[in-house]
Amino acid sequence: MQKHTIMVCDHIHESGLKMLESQPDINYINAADLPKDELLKVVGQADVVITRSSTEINEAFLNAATNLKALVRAGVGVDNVDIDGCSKRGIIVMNVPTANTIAAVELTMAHMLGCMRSFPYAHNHLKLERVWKREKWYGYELKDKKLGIIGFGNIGSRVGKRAKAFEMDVITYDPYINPSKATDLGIEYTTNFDDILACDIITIHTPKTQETIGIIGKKEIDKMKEGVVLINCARGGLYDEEALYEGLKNGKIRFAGIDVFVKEPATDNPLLDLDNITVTPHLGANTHESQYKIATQAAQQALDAARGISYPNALNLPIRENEIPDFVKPYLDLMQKIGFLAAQANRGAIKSLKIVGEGEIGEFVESLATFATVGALKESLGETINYVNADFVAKERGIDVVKVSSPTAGAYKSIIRLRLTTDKEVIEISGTIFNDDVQRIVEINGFTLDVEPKGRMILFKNTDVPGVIGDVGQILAKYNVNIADFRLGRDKSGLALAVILVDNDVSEEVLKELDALKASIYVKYVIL
Ligand SMILES: NC(=O)c1ccc[n+]([C@@H]2O[C@H](COP(=O)([O-])OP(=O)(O)OC[C@H]3O[C@@H](n4cnc5c(N)ncnc54)[C@H](O)[C@@H]3O)[C@@H](O)[C@H]2O)c1
Ligand SMILES: O=C(O)CC[C@@H](O)C(=O)O
Repeated sequence: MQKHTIMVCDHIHESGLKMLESQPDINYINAADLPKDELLKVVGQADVVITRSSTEINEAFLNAATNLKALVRAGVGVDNVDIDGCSKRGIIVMNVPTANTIAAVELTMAHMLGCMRSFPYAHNHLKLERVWKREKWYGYELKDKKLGIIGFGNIGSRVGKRAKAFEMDVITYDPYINPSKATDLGIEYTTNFDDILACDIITIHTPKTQETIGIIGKKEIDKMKEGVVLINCARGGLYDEEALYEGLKNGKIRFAGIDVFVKEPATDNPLLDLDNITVTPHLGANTHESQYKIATQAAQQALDAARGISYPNALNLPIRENEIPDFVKPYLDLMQKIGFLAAQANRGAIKSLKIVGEGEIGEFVESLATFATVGALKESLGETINYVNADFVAKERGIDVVKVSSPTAGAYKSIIRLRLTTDKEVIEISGTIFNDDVQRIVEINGFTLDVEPKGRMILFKNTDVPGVIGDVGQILAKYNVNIADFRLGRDKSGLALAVILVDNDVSEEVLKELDALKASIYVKYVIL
């Protein structure tokens, strides 16, 4: 009998381990107690691994895991997994997305209540110091307080429901959902982040993405109410830890409840020195019920994958380079960039994607659509969106994906086009490949251009009057923003679209100043 090896790299509930032990066709190795450098010496034996957040699936791990075919992340967040690295090596990555939802929701409520009543401090005062001083421990009630929820997915929406049961006034910010998901629950929906910053208590439940890292920093804390309470049971770094520390230290933030840290284990984190914070060592998923569910589901997914039966909750599709004609690959890559660019330039709940392949690329419009969807949803879903689940997730979100192909492409050999429609606006971007692999955006919203889709880009639509380019240059120079490239598209009606590639980060201040120019119609900033 052919035996498959499943290695468990982190501690999971014993129910999952028992499922693996009892299989005649499975070699089961429990490596959860091995130091991580020792793990690298044995992981080469594994066909499938089960991990949690404490194992970094990075280049070193993947180089050592020479036989690996599939990886099961026993939990939701995959920010510790190099999914592209796995895809390139043909390793299928799966997660177990909803088994710990309730555990994380309830820990969030525990932190919220703990913060409002200084629960651990009152507890320690009595238990450790044997002091009975009731007048020291006046807390606050949740009732009638305004709760701001950033991210209204599986966890955020359930926190909202529970907060309503506590008679709180609840508002959510999640530009990627249909507002009725909140309003149907009697929860206010906003697209103005400042409405969240005005709340009494703020909690975050987004994935860790380029957009959400540091979504709460010093500037946001400055705008908050005196005595605000902040909760983070999602991912370390969504609240900038230095700004959080400062805010807690100077009392602007009355209390914080924190389960997750930028660097874990977080035993040296300065936040632990403060006495207006409740902290837990990443326990969001740690209930018996959830760990039982996660371990058994992860074990079943690992068994199915090892036997090649199925890959439930797969997040990627290994890119089998040899099955894709060479000329198609740069178009797929370009289409993903166009999707990412379009979603950043036109933020909001995506209603539809129209993907067009013209010329010889036309017959690959199905693949183009998958890559466009991945790019467009990467903005809201981070690393959890990939080639396997893109079509499914788009359907689940009610996004209408339309594919059109045509054998001719005008002046080009092939051209690809994306029209992305959100609840707010429509953006259309076209691109092509020159000389086999040179990617170019050739049109944005009807403006003909020639732009390399790369790095930091400012899109500046303006009335085409003398002096605009000079004004833009002056503002960027004032803020030491170096221009790497400046492309201008003009139309017959007297409008122009400038695409400015810049070498360094552009602050909101710069964007506001550009937008304040008389000629400005809009300013958008995207990073590819
Ligand atoms: N502490 C723990 O042990 C623990 C346990 C489970 C999950 N988590 C973490 O909790 C978070 C939420 O998990 P989930 O299962 O609810 O995920 P989910 O995918 O169901 O929901 C995430 C929501 O965030 C929204 N979002 C994305 N970018 C946003 C942005 N910039 N602004 C506002 N909203 C945005 C998405 O549209 C989505 O609705 C993840 O980071 C996950 O890793 C932590
Ligand atoms: O227990 C873990 O591995 C982390 C759980 C949680 O953060 C998740 O993302 O599922």
